[in-house]
Amino acid sequence: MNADVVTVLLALCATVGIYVFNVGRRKKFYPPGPPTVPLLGNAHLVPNEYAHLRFTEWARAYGDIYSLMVGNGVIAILTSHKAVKEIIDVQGNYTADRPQTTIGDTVTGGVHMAQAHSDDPRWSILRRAVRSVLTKQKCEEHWPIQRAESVQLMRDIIHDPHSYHKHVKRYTFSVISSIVYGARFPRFDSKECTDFYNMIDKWSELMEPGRHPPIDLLPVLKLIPERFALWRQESKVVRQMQHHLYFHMLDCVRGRLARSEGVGAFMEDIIQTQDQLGLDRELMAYLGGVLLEGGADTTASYLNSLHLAMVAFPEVQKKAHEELDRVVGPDRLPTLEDIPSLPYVRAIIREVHRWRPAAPLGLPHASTQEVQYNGYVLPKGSTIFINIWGINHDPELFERPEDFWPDRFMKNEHGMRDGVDVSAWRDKLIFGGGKRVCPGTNLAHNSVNFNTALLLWAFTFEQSVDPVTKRPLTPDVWDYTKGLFIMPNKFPSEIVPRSRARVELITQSLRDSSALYSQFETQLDADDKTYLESTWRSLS
Ligand code: HEM
Repeated sequence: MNADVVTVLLALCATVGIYVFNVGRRKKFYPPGPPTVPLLGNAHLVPNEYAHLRFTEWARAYGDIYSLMVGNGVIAILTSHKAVKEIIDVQGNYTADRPQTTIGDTVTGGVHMAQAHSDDPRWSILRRAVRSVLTKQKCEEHWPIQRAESVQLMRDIIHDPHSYHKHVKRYTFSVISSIVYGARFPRFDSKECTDFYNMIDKWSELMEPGRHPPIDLLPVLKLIPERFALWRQESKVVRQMQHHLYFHMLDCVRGRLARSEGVGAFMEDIIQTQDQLGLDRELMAYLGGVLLEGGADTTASYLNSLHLAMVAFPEVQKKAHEELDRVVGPDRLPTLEDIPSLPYVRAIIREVHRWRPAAPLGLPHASTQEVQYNGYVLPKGSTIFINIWGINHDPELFERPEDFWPDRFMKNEHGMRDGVDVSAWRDKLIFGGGKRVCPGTNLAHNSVNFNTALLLWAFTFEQSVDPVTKRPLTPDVWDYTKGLFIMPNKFPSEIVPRSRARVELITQSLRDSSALYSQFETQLDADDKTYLESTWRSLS
């Protein structure tokens, strides 16, 4: 029986189940919406009439939550900013849990912070540690690393524009790895970088909703022997990949400390205070791993969506170029301090986040107590998704919601239709909410702000031309990867430096950063060293 048929059957059972449940308990539960196939996954980006917006329509019929009952659990999809504020923020003490994930736990052994239960003391310890390295003040200390890596990103794009996707992934991985482990990686093909992205691809595939039978909702499915249970086999592979990489990264830091070659990286502090913090080797390894996972693909998703938007909507780029030429000019690189004087660039940033949020349904929360909203009740143990996509594309909030149209943010602060009640609105919706809100927002903002200004200052993004028909190749703005975190699939484009002088300025900035780079290059392998030698030779 295929997954879609299973889903329909489950949803039908759910409809009956919740009815009996409600009548039995004499409580006013959210009535279930119509079943959706596939349940949550795989349908993020089918235009308009599909998943997230359907959730929005159905939810509106019942007052802004779309809910359904599957097996013995309720899944609620919050589809208004008011519901998010009330349920995730105001009642955050009861909605900060994560749903049980047998597959996740099989991979990580329960030590992954983003999946940990809210009453697990290890979650609080890990979250405190993660927050300590990502405060606003700490991010100011990380800024030189971010800036230097952005300069390499520009240089990589000049050198090989058709590998933009890879350059961006290298950049995000290298930034977070430098901060956490004190180790940077100059090539996408650097072993740790490719190991990481190979693992992430497999990990995302494994966790994709709908890919495997719903074992958490129907625990009887766990009895299926391993040779027939693909999820068990795949979990083992991902576990090995994670262990290999995360323990290796940790051990390299230990080695450096033993040789008294510390560079002030986060993991050095953690290793030195391990006993005080109560962290064993595995928890430390996963603490680093969760930061790599949180920091790498999300920011890469933003930078790839920006690329797509600039190629698909050239009139937007033209306005940004005009603004950057007026405020920054051709004789210097933009800085973070320029951002307040660049309202149109800021509007582009907000529009990319609105148009293509990196995590369209956030990460699932779970309730540890009955939660009330709008006169209805969500039972204890409900799984709760924030429908970031649906809210960001709600036609009642946003005019022309499917269009990439930064000017909406020039018209008013939130980019919304006139007259919309914004009292419960939070601009940080794309970062989730409540006690689980993304701890990486400061680092992400610096990256996103600086790179947007720098990319648009340095380059023109253009459509490629079909070599046979000579027609421009318009990218498909719906062609995205599937899963909880999304990314545009590779598409043809040309990225052209805006002037020779700008290339010179980037090259000079790269040379100026050489001392900073070398601080973080003590663990490179022979291939990376050879690559760096030839790069510096070509620049001298
Ligand atoms: C544009 C960039 C980013 C976006 C859109 C983003 C989005 C999110 C979202 C939606 C969540 C789930 C929040 C919730 O459960 O309500 C999350 C959690 C998380 N993010 Fe981010 N994130 C970004 C960057 C980062 C960075 C740079 C880091 C760290 C270096 C990071 C680390 C984490 C961690 C550790 C969690 C799990 C928190 C927990 O479960 O307690 N994120 N992020």
